[in-house]
Amino acid sequence: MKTLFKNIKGLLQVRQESETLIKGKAMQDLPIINNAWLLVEDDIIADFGEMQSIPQKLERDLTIDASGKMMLPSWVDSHTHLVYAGNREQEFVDRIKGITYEEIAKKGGGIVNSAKKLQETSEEQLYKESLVRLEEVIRLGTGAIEIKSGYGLTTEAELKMLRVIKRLKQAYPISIKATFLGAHALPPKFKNDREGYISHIIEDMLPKIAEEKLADYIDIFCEDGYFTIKDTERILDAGNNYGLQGKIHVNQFNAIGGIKTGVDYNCLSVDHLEVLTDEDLKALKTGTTIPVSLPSCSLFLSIPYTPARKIIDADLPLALATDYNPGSTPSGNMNLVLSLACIKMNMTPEEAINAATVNAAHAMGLEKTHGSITRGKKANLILTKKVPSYGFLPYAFGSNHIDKILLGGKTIL
Ligand SMILES: N=CN[C@@H](CCC(=O)O)C(=O)O
Ligand SMILES: [Zn+2]
Repeated sequence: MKTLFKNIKGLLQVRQESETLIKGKAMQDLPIINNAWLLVEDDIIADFGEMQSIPQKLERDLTIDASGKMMLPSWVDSHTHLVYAGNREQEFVDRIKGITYEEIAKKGGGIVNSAKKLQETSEEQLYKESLVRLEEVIRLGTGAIEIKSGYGLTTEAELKMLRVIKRLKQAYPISIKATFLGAHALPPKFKNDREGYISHIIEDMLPKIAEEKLADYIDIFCEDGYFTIKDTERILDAGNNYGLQGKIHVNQFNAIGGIKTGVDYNCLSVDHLEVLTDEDLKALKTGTTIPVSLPSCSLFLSIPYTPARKIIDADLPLALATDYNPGSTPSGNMNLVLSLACIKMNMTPEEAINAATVNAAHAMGLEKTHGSITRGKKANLILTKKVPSYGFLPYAFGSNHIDKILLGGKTIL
């Protein structure tokens, strides 16, 4: 099946080859072809160019006129917890009334609250609740997504979450990577035995997860009151033994050295970074670990935003993701993330789009197939409604600018 899109007002993020990470000043550059055509063949971007040089005889089954519309690669969301049970609306109201996220967690709410709900939910029910959210983010333009476990906190419940992620992978055309986050919080049973819980993760959970090949990456919440640097090292070492690279939660509330650990262990990404010291920045400069910012978490929890300018101005790359989860970010909307990055983190539209496409694809190991308009890459595409410019996408926040979604070359919307 060949589909031709013609008269595209702007074809964004056009790269000749799979790009390396985009860093520093280069993030200002968003390659675009104005008045373009693009040919999708089966599930692949086959060819594209300027309308004035469109081949005379271009074989196709379908032609779509995209006059006035922009086309760009689908968003890549490299950090989510989309599989969860129920919600935490009550904690939302508690926070409105003045109780902090940390206080709620200390009282047995937070992650442990979600874990209790999930343990009591059947795999079938969990699958049904999760697919609603997955379908929603697909409609919002996400074409690749990482999903973590971490609301199970028992072997059985962690396996249940990862099996649900596997079922979603099989059932939907969106590209999915799974991350094992057993070390998300201490379950009540191990309240006074953090090391015992880490051993449980390493000795009981990990071998089973590896045997069923349920995870692509490993994660830990490295934070005061959750897991220490030493725990992080143990988890990352154990993950490495099973070939699982780290993508870790660090510096959400405190800088305890997790970024340096992540870089030293060659993690693929270090995520959150709402708090960032000069030492953290220096550590990032010594390796290839990708910093990932989650601005809708900052919005929802009223905590600082990742200092994006500091990171980009230090000639580093930055990726953006949603962190979709029931406690700190009940939203999987990458369009909102884009707007927040511009409005709250002083990123330009070009930087934000690079961070949500090419760099985000790197942050989930999909840079060869996703994140840019490149011949041979997967035809996961967004066609916008008629808009005056690409800057209008983050500028006119809260509106839905999407006309069509393509996943694997097929029109989904
Ligand atoms: N910080 C750790 N984990 C999630 C939130 C977990 C929750 O509150 O349920 C996050 O990335 O924000
Ligand atoms: Zn998270």
